[in-house]
Amino acid sequence: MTSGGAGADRELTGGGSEANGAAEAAVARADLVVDGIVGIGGKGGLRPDAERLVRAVRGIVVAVDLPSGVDADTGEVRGSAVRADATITFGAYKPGLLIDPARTHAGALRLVDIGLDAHLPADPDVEALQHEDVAALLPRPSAESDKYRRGVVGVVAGSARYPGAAVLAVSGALRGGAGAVRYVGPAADNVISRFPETLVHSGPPAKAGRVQSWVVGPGLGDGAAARHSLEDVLASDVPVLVDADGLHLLPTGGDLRKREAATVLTPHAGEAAALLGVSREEVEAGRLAAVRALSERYGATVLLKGSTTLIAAEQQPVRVNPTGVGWLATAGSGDVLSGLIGSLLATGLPARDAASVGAYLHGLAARRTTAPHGAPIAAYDVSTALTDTWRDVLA
Ligand SMILES: NC(=O)C1=CN([C@@H]2O[C@H](COP(=O)(O)OP(=O)(O)OC[C@H]3O[C@@H](n4cnc5c(N)ncnc54)[C@H](O)[C@@H]3O)[C@@H](O)[C@H]2O)[C@@H](O)CC1
Ligand SMILES: Nc1ncnc2c1ncn2[C@@H]1O[C@H](COP(=O)(O)OP(=O)(O)O)[C@@H](O)[C@H]1O
Repeated sequence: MTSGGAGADRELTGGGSEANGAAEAAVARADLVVDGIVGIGGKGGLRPDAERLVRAVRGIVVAVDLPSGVDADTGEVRGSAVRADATITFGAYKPGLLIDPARTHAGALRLVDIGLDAHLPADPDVEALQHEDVAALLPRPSAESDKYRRGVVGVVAGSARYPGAAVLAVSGALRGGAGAVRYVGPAADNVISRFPETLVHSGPPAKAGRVQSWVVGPGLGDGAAARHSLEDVLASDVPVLVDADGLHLLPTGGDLRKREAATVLTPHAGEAAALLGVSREEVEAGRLAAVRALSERYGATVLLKGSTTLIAAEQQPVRVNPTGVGWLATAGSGDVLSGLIGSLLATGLPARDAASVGAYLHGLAARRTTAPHGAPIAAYDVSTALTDTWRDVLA
């Protein structure tokens, strides 16, 4: 095997089209190319000479610290960038190795300790929970528990058009640790026929009985009834998770800040774009900036869904969920997630932890279901895998 990284770079900076041509030919012959063109300070994508050289690569690419051309601090890719088969990184994972679109440029990741600890910032910008962190956060019933003390989650979801969203949100809520699930809305018959353990109510949420958290929005529609339900729930003094149609009906940021209990927003990129008044593409290109902006604007914990799920809460490091998998991109899986997080909120987990733990279990449940080689899954399959996933995390 030969390696073309450093030598090629020297020829590149040497200038001249002849030298560049020779460098391209050398790179094209290499079985293994070590990419060390730019490091963590690189901004704005590869410059044209470097881009031409990278385009000539035919062999396996191993990036040093991070693939050249990606933004180390944000995960943005504002131009062309190296696509590595593997990246060997030093000291700490950089946000750009964890957050898409940059993450997909890194290939397999390996962190190597080279004694940089003393030089690393004490407070990271971004963090990712691991199995043991999640295990420590999972709620457990105590000897004195009863179904109410374990927490009750209220689910306001579904409509004549989308009764399935109610069923899926309840399926997640039933497996998130709460002692009971109250469903409020027009899809009670659908919910009860699938989950007879659910407590149902057909009046307004405020009259449904006590809950320790609310989930509002999946499949709710956008009519007056939906708006009233959202207002009702946001006027409560318990944590509220707003998803899907609830996000379209959301009041301005200032109004949410008046709530004393936590508010959690769980938009996908399209919903986040509408809330921020930007394009979906802009959100997907700059996920970290988008999730931070939403959290600041609304004074809420925000979980931005998609290829990299991010969780932002004001003044705290953004959490990156490490368990997601593309097979989760299936209709209704977000409804399962909102029910699951709402249930964790009802058990008393703080909003940021409930959102991070929910996303972690949700991704892991999907992985478990698609294992070992990957296969299509339905949203309901994710909810049924949650109990075994919980067990796996505690094992
Ligand atoms: N089983 C159910 O009842 C489900 C109900 N759901 C509910 O459905 C409602 C709408 O949710 P969405 O997240 O889809 O709404 P969005 O309004 O975010 O997404 C719809 C967008 O997708 C575009 N689109 C639709 N079909 C497309 C296609 N084939 N190719 C490309 N673009 C396409 C539309 O033009 C629109 O811009 C929500 O209330 C949601 O909760 C979903 O959660 C899915 C499952
Ligand atoms: N490419 C992807 N990789 C990993 N997870 C994804 C990807 N696309 C979507 N997801 C996940 O799938 C779920 C989809 O939720 P959502 O967009 O609300 O769909 P729905 O409204 O149909 O339930 C979210 O948890 C999201 O993070």
